Amino acid sequence: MRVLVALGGNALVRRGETPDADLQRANVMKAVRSLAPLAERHELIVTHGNGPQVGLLALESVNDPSLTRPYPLDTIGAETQGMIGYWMLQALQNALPGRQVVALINQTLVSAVDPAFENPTKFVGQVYTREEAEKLARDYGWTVRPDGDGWRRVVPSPRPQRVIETRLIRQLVRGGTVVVCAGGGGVPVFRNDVGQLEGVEAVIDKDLTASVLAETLEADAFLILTDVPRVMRHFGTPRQEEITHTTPHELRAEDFPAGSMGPKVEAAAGFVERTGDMAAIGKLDQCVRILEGAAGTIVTPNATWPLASTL
Ligand SMILES: Nc1ncnc2c1ncn2[C@@H]1O[C@H](COP(=O)(O)OP(=O)(O)O)[C@@H](O)[C@H]1O
Ligand SMILES: NC(=O)OP(=O)(O)O
Repeated sequence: MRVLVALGGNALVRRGETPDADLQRANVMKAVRSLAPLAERHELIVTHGNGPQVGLLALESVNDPSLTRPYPLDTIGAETQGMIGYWMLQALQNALPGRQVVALINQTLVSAVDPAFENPTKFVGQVYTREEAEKLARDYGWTVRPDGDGWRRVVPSPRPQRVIETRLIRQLVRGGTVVVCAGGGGVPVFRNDVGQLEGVEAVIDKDLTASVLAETLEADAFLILTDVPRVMRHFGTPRQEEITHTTPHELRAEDFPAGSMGPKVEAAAGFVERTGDMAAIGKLDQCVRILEGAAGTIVTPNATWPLASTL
C-alpha cells in the first residue's frame, strides 16, 4: 500500500513554544516514532508544514544589517525544506536502519496571476499582540491579520498545480525509498515568458500540495496528521461533536476556518473526490489506527465504502 502523510506544523513547534532547533529536533524524533510503523509496512511519502519556520527565517533576514534586501520567500521556503528535511532524514534513518530515506528540495508550480497574490491569507511566523503586529507591518511592509487570540504575518498562498519533481519522487517510492518532500507545500515557482522556472514570493498550503501529490503518485491513502483526534462539527462550541466517518459531500456542507481546518478538509475531500481512495484527518500518534479506520476522521467516497478492503 502507498501512503502519503502530511505532517502538521504543530508536530514540529506548537503555538507559543520557542522554536529552538533542539525543541524542533526532539519533536521531529517523536513524530518519526509514530510514523516508523507505517514505513515498516507500506511505501511512505512524508510532507510537512513550514509556517512557523518560514516566518522566523524571514524575520531574521529582514533584521540582517549586512543585506541590502531581505531574502525572498521562495528562497526561505527552500531553506526550511533543507532544515526540516535534514531533521526528518536523520530521525527516519535512525528509526529505520536498512531502509533508504531521502529528503528533497523541490518546487511546486503555481500561476503567476493567481488571485492569492492580491489577498495574502497564509499565516507564517510567531504570534504577536495587535500593537506589535501593526508596528511590524509599518516597519517592514508586512500584511498582518488576527489569528485566534493573537496577530500574525500573512503572505500570499497560491493554489498548487503540480509538484515539478513528481516523476523522480515516484521512482524513489517505487524503489522502496521513504521520501520526505513537498515541505511547506513546495517552493512556489511559475514558468516565465521564456518557459524557465522562477520562484515567487509566497508560501503554499502544504495540505493542498500534499493532496495534489497524493493523487499524482496514486497513493492508496492520504493522511493529514495534526494535533486534534478528529475534525469536529460546531468546533469550539458546547455543541461540538467528533466526526468519525464522512464523505466529501458531507464535509463540503460544513464551514471550517480558513487558516487551520479549512485547507485540511478541502485537501482530504478533493483527494477522495478525484481518486475514489481514502483520506483521513487525525492525530499524529494515532496514525497506524487511522489507517486501519479505527481513529481519526475517515473520508471515503460514500458511507458504505469498503474500508477494510484497502488494508
Ligand atoms: N472543526 C474543527 N475541528 C477540529 N479542529 C479544528 C476545527 N476548526 C479549527 N480547528 C483547529 O485546527 C487546528 C489544526 O490546524 P493547524 O493548526 O493548521 O494544524 P497543523 O499546524 O498541524 O497543520 C486544531 O488544533 C484546531 O484548533
Ligand atoms: N506551508 C504550510 O502550509 O505550513 P504550515 O502547515 O506549517 O502552516
